[in-house]
Amino acid sequence: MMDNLKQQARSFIEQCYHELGKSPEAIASRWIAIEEEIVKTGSYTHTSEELTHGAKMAWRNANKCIGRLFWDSLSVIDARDHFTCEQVHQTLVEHIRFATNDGKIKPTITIFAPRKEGEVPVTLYNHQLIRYAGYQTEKGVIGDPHSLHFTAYCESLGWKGVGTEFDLLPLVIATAQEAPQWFELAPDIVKEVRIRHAKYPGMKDLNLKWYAVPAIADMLLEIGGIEYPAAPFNGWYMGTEIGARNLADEARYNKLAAVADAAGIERGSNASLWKDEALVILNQAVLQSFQEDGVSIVDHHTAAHQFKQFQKNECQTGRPVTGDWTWLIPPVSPATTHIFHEDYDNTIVSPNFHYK
Ligand code: HEM
Ligand SMILES: N=C(Nc1cccc(CNC[C@@H]2CCCN2)c1)c1cccs1
Repeated sequence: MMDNLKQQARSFIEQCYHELGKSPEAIASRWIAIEEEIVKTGSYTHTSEELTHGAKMAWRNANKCIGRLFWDSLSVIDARDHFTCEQVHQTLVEHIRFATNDGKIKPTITIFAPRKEGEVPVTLYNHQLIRYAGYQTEKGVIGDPHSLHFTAYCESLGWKGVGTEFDLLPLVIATAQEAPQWFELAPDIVKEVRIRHAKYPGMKDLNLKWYAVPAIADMLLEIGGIEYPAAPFNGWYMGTEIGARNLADEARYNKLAAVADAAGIERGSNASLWKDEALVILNQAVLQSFQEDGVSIVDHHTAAHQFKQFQKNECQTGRPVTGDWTWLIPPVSPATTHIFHEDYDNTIVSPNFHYK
């Protein structure tokens, strides 16, 4: 166990310090200090610099992520000394405000204290910091079906939703000392975009909207053998995530028929490709609406070009690119991107993000 941690720590420090242009002496003296700390305490503590660069490396190694070109511009918030639910709540609110940046979204990660001797200092129960509730009613599901279980859990804690299609879920936080507590998100800190289409005025009557900032709260960040179970991170959306999945999937908001009707597209036979036409219209609407409201978003063609540039940069730097083809191809027109026509090595390298 100990030796495994030593090996992970050693390879992380070697690569991290090399990338940061540190001298062999600096690497050697840092390694001695780490080895000593591991022998004494069974673990070791990252410096702020190691934590920051380690988080950037984890993003760079995220095989399912098409957005990795900007890995080195990640903003890292060190929250390793925040241990109460109230402190964590305040830090998450500040993360959302900082990352939203009035629409010019800043990719940001907040890192809470690592797991120590099996104890978890901070636990976040949300899948994403911002997400809509889902309610089972006799007339079917209201809101996001993906949120049915978590919404019921929030209600078991005493939270009460209004019951609309787009109720903001509360933050649910627990610490080593405190049982799970829920905190309502003030509506004024959550930027949202109403979905409309310049060519199809009927679209706005569907009253569709989505939140600006996607922030994953339920993945574990691993750096040099140290595990950070609470490390919420955000970027900006690729339009297809909202237009081709969240609002389109039958098991999500299931809006393609409504979009087709609003756009005056006959829903006769499959062969009319009405569903495909509605899908493109909804994705255009998402991109137009975000852009008009000054909220960062990327279309899947531009995102693929950026990923191509990422591959070139990594090749220049002499680093192999790993990737998961099944996630990297976009759900709309995948074969129009270079990604579809390439193979990717899905090896998991460290640092990285993991499911819990
Ligand atoms: C800056 C804009 C970004 C864009 C446009 C982007 C785009 C995406 C997309 C489209 C996915 C697939 C999601 C899905 O299909 O559900 C994804 C996955 C992922 N991204 Fe990025 N990303 C961005 C930034 C980031 C950042 C800042 C991080 C972490 C620091 C990150 C880490 C990941 C990880 C770990 C996954 C896989 C998630 C999973 O396994 O469920 N991404 N990204
Ligand atoms: N644009 C984003 N999208 C994204 C990234 C990672 C994970 C997810 C959520 N993926 C899970 C959903 C639900 C099933 C399939 N997709 C979304 C970002 C979220 C956080 C940083 S970037």
